[in-house]
Formats: sequence, structure tokens, C-alpha cells
Amino acid sequence: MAMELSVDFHFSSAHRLPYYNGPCFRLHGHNYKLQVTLQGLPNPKDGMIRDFDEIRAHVWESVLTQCDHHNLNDFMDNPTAENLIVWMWEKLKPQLEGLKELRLWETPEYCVSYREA
Ligand SMILES: Nc1nc2c(c(=O)[nH]1)N=C([C@H](O)[C@H](O)COP(=O)(O)OP(=O)(O)OP(=O)(O)O)CN2
Ligand SMILES: [Zn+2]
Repeated sequence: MAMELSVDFHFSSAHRLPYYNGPCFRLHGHNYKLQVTLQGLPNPKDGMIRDFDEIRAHVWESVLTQCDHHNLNDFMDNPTAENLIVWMWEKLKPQLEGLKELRLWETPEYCVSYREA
């Protein structure tokens, strides 16, 4: 049996894309959505893969506090959705057992995914 669990997050950040030929070259902002998916089996004792609240607290502390209501260019040269999701994966993967996939929406229409190869 395989099971997956997902938690969704919302955060707001400013950024500019310094190598982009268009309006995104200028400072602007997005209301991002992040979806974190873990794979595992429910623990027979408590019936959970992992406590949703525990995951929420961990993701906020590890990555989102640094992003939310901040300028992403303060800690990343070129904060495209692709670069941001890799940065998040590298921070979360060593600590979040069972991490299977991240999905990041920059706008409701534009999404990138990153998962275990
Ligand atoms: N592959 C990628 N393409 C683009 C990225 C990216 O990260 N990866 N990023 C951008 C810009 O950040 C841009 O701001 C994206 O939003 P935009 O096209 O401006 O759409 P909005 O909804 O924010 O604005 P509208 O007013 O609706 O146009 C571009 N491409
Ligand atoms: Zn943008």
C-alpha cells in the first residue's frame, strides 16, 4: 500500500527577474501557493503518516518565514518559480522524511513541480 498526504500553503512575496526581457524585470509581487506532498504509511498507533500541524509548522519555519512578505531577491539572484522551488526542496528534503513532491504556483495559472527522481 502506498499513501500520500499533502498540505497547502499561501504566502506573498516581492521579486524581480534580473535576466527577463519584460515587465517581470521590474519589482512586483505574487500571492504564491505551495503544495508539499509526503509519501508514507499511517503509523498503526496514531493512524497518521505525519501530523498535518507538524508539517505546517516545519515548512513555515524552514522556508516560508523567509519568503512571506519579503523580497526574494534579498537571498536569491534570480527568483523564478523554478529556482525558488529548488531552493525550497534543498532546505526541506534533509529534514522532512518522506518528502515526495513540491508544487509551487506563482499565479493561479502558472505552476512548477519538483519531485524525487
Ligand atoms: N518559466 C517561468 N516563466 C516566468 C516566470 C517564472 O518564474 N518561470 N515568472 C514570470 C514573472 O514572475 C511574472 O510576474 C509572472 O506573472 P505574469 O505573467 O506577470 O502574470 P500576472 O498574473 O502576475 O500578471 P498579469 O497582470 O495577469 O499579466 C514570468 N514568466
Ligand atoms: Zn513575477
